[in-house]
Amino acid sequence: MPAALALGLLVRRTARPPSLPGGSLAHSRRRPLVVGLTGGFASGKSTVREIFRSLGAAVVDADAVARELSEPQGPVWRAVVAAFGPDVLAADGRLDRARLRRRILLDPDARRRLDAVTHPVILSEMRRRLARLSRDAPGRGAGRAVSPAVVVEVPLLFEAGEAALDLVDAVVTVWADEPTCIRRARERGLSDQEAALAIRAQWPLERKRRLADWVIDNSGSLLVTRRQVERIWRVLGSRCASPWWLTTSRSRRWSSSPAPFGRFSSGASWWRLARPARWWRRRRGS
Ligand SMILES: CC(C)(COP(=O)(O)OP(=O)(O)OC[C@H]1O[C@@H](n2cnc3c(N)ncnc32)[C@H](O)[C@@H]1O)[C@@H](O)C(=O)NCCC(=O)NCCS
Ligand SMILES: Nc1ncnc2c1ncn2[C@@H]1O[C@H](COP(=O)(O)OP(=O)(O)OP(=O)(O)O)[C@@H](O)[C@H]1O
Repeated sequence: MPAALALGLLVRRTARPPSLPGGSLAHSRRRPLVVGLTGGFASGKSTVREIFRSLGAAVVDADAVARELSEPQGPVWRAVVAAFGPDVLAADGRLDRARLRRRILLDPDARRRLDAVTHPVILSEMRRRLARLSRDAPGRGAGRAVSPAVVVEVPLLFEAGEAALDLVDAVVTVWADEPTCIRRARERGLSDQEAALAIRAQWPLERKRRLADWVIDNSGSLLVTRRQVERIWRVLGSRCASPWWLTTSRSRRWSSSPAPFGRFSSGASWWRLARPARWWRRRRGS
């Protein structure tokens, strides 16, 4: 082996990864990869999350965390009541979710206010849960591979900005064409108008698609979607087994061009999954 290569490998194996902005995640050099799962309204994020789960991924769901913290007297409940007053409460003291949803869909200022008070609380809880998962990763410290990845479903991953993007190493965007999203929302009991408003309340899905590391096209059958998820899961598994993965962190890997539509951006080059911090900032501003 040429001396320069040997030295390079030695440095990679011994270098302490720079700390991650997420702070508490940084303690484990062998932490699992954190994959952010996002997409548009009713594009199929939860469906894809459940496929990842069935393949063995640990999953964290920001909507579920938000709901837990929205229980009466919970931190999100308190923040929302402080920002909007008791009008947003139902007779039983719980948040009237349907009323709040209509309000934020019709009023962008109210939506910004809601996001401003809820996102920091939700993200800090997500950070805590990810740190716990990282600590509890099976096989850690025993010279074995850790579980390949934790999949975190964050519908507003890009909208929430750097604080949310800092939690993840790579992004999967779930895409479906707008008529399909509206039809699926209708099947869940939403009016077309409400679905269209919910879609407009988020970044255009096209933009989320452009900025993703991987795009899952969920406009077809569940089987076709499952195949795409399986391919990503296989790449994550092989990536995790690599010594490179054990010693590198996001800020040491190089960036690549955005994902082409409907297929892997990274193929066998799994180290292209993650981006330097500056790249994330450019992403945020684009
Ligand atoms: C507005 C609320 C009460 C509506 O509750 P509801 O039960 O009707 O919907 P649910 O929580 O299941 O959300 C469904 C979908 O709505 C969309 N959505 C939710 N909040 C927002 C928002 N602030 N802006 C745009 N879209 C949103 C997302 O696509 C989400 O997946 C609820 O979503 C909420 O408390 N939102 C604030 C917390 C938040 O931002 N959660 C997302 C975490 S990234
Ligand atoms: N490939 C598919 N074929 C048929 N139905 C699907 C497919 N993917 C998702 N669905 C259905 O479409 C609806 C929306 O999917 P899902 O709940 O996964 O979307 P979501 O992006 O998580 O939604 P939200 O934005 O509300 O959180 C669900 O009823 C789901 O069962």
